[in-house]
Amino acid sequence: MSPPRSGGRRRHPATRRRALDGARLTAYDVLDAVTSRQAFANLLLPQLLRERQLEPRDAGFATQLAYGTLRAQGTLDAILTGLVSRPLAELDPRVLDLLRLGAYQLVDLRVPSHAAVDTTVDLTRAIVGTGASGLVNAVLRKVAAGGDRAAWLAALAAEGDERLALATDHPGWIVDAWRDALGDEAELEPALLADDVAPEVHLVARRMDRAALAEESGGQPGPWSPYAVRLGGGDPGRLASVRSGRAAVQDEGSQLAALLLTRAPLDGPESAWLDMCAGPGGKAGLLAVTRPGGVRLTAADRAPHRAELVRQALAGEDDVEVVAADGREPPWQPGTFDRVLLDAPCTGLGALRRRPEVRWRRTPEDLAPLVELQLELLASALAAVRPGGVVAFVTCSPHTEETVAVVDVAAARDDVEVLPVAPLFPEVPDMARGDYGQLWPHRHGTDAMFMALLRRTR
Ligand SMILES: C[S@@+](CC[C@H](N)C(=O)[O-])C[C@H]1O[C@@H](n2cnc3c(N)ncnc32)[C@H](O)[C@@H]1O
Repeated sequence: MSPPRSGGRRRHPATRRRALDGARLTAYDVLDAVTSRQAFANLLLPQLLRERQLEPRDAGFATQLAYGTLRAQGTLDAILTGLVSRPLAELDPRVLDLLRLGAYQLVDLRVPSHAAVDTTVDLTRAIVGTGASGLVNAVLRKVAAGGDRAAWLAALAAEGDERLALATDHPGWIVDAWRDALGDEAELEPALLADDVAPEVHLVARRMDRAALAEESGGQPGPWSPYAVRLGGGDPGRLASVRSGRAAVQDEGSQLAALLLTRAPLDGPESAWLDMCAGPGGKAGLLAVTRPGGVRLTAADRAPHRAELVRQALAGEDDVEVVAADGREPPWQPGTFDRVLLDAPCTGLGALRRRPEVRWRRTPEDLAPLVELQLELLASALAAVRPGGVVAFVTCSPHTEETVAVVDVAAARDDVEVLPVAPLFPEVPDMARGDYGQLWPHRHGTDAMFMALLRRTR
């Protein structure tokens, strides 16, 4: 019997993986974790990059590959469907992810076809086996022959909303939701395209001067929040002020949502604020440093581990209390608070730029249970506030059902009055959505945050 050959086919899988392109392997591992165990790319990828200590250039490429492939999944699958003889759902999920990874490089990044095809075939051989590599090779060669995204979109001959969905990497139901929320057809495509790119990193200067944070980070002051700094690039985790907690990463829209609560006009003195769904503590962190002296901040979250993150975000702040509690069955007495922030659990459709797989994971069926929860939490927030006090209702989604429709229900009560949001932000253009507020990536460079302000009249 001849001894095992030392060639690639007989090597142990771990040995084979070591010989592979680090950026592409890391991107594949993210895709596989998203597919096989519902991982979140924005949590997993930074962890893998740290563990594997990729060079900055490779780390950047791995990020582009993983996020880009996840965002483009709808278009890539539409292309692959015509090239594979079986339904894609019947393929080995690892093979499908490898095909998507290769196709993304060919169609969107225009990586030379020999590099994109050969590296993906190598990955396939190492991860799945030689049998699958033939299929991957054959299919990717056809993808390469079809040209770039524009050529493929023309070949797919999609029209109307189907074309818009493919061209902007959104499922059709999200295209519908954005059209409805924007109310302006001319803005729809630019809005969806702005939602299809990686966002800038925004910092919040919590316990330090914003100018000092801009200098330390090399960033620019944000245009809307007086606490915001926008970073051109680089890892915010390297900044001493972020590591010490004097500054943090927070989208500028999220900062405005917290500031909304602080800016609402209030009758009478105040001593107690509540952040009812506070985890992981982004907005609570800003509320803690912007509240007037003598105001106690209570921050709650139903999930104990999220409440723990709030505790960490508020470490070192005086006169704060963090509780793990369900806002619908609260430990506090009715009418306890002067101001309540309800940053409600939602579909997260306004933050798709930073969670690339969420657009394909969410479905319209997710809305009904969330809306029910939002209505209950809003009723509870209004019960928690004293007469004359205010409730800010916020979601990181523009979907009408979980924004305007929810607040409209509460606004119809005879003890509730709507306070217009936009006049409280005279520096922010085009944010009025009726009396409510709506931020957009294409208009404001922020997540698509929705905000409303309600006052208990009695
Ligand atoms: C949109 S996130 C809040 C983000 C947070 N305000 C921030 O700025 O970091 C919604 C939070 O609501 C919490 N949550 C969900 N249902 C809840 C409930 N019934 N009562 C209290 N918190 C709840 C979730 O655990 C989640 O942390």
